Amino acid sequence: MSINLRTVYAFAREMYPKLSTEHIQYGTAGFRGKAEFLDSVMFRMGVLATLRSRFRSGAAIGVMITASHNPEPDNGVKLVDPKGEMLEASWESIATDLVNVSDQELEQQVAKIIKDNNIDITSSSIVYVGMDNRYHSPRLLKAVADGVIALKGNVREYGIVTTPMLHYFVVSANTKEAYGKPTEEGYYDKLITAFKTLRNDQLENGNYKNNLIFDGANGVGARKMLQFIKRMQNSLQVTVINQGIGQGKINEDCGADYVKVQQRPPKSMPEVEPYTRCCSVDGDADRVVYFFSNDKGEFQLLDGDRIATLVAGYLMDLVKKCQLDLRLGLVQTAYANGASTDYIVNELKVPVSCVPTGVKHLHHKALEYDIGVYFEANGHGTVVFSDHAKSTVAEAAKAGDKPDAKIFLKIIDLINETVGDAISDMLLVETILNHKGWDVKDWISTYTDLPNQQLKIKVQDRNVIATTDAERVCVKPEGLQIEINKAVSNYKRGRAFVRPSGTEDVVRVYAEANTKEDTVSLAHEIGILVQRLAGGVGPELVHPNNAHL
Ligand SMILES: CC(=O)N[C@H]1[C@@H](OP(=O)(O)O)O[C@H](CO)[C@@H](O)[C@@H]1O
Ligand SMILES: [Mg+2]
Repeated sequence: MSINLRTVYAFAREMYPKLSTEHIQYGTAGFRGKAEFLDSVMFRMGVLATLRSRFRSGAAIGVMITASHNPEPDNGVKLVDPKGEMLEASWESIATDLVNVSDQELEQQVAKIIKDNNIDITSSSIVYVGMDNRYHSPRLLKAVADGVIALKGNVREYGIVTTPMLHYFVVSANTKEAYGKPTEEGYYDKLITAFKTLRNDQLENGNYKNNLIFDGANGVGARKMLQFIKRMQNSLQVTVINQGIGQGKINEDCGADYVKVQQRPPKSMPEVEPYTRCCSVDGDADRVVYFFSNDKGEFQLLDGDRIATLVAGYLMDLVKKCQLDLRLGLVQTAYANGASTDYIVNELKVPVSCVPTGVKHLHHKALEYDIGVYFEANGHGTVVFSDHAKSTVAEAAKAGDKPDAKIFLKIIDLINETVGDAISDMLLVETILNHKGWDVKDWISTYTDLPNQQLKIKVQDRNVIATTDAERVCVKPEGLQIEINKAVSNYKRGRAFVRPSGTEDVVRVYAEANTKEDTVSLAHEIGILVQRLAGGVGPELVHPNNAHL
């Protein structure tokens, strides 16, 4: 096979010219932006994924086209490495350089990547591509595929799938199907078989009722949930709202991000009994949060921290019941509610660590344990099991004298270890609640969340903010952290931090304190500090209590 790098330039010039000179960066979860400017980025990511596949001796590399929880006009792209992990950090800068060079420099830049990484450009490669259901995704998918074709690589298009499905396909293919079949049916089969076995025909138990409202965020998660429902029969009664049919826009007033950040139910909620279990997933279905209304009609959130504690507590019990010698740990970010961390340390007595935002950081840390549970507060997370943990559980199940080991084995099967998977996580939560005989009241009574609030502050250049200590301390601009400390010290159980978003052009403010009023005031104070000391643009923040003035 002979490959002429001129072809890459020719494709780029003719079909995917670079329309913007604005510098863009491979962020928390790949490249994100307005869809109309992304064709050239997508084409180049097709090129890069092919190079990466050749670099990794022909292993399948995934390319997912989605802007996750962002609004409908946005799109984005993230690359999936052979083991299902996010693209290796050292290649993120290669990706950033590749999308920022001009069309004229492209050929030379590709040649540089090949040379620097000693890639055999004639070796075999395969790129798996999936997309969410944004209307511009098919156009962008073609651009990725053309990037692969320009280097004479192989491409397999999966069409509309969730992000975790694509991760699953990549891992299944690269493990010669030990993980499952790399097809949509293979994915349903793996999860549904495990779920039904764990249900064991006991659909209701104690306070647990077998019905759930599922907010699909008008995204791909809704479509796939409908497929699950068809195949699961009655093992779980699910009503899907915000299905993405008709007027509803992806993530608009619905979905996991809206429900978590706004702390209110999504639109299109039907009238339901108090304490009915509801969950929301985001636009590409890699995160999930639960919620319900109590008998006073108040909204109650069960976020990623809740899911993490539920799952870690349950797995810890299984480890103990099966008398296994396995190390279990939990990984969180600074956004984790302080009350959840206290509960993990004091009640569950599970080791907990805090890492920077972004699943790649959590996943990486979780791999240090035999059983690593990781969740972002927004509901993005999963559990990873070491090979040692898997073989230990499998042996115990085979021995036959510990019935819980059989359950444990199926639980491992139900979990999509490759990345946070909203549907797999939801099925896991349902299984645990069912086994415990719990309803949402039982679940939420484990600990009381501290009131918390997030703000987004527009600044001229969000990169003037630099942080350390898993983003909990701000080291730039100078003086900001001192002011934050001063503000926080005035609030009982106060905690706050600021960091630049890796997916939006904003600085995020997080605050928590003992009461709702204090939390709102603290968040407001910190927001003002960011505006004043980090180059805020637009009018000064108004305290919500004065909003009517
Ligand atoms: C506070 C928050 O929810 N941040 C989200 C958001 O990242 P930012 O870097 O904060 O924009 O998007 C990421 C990708 O989906 C997700 O991993 C992360 O948790
Ligand atoms: Mg997402």
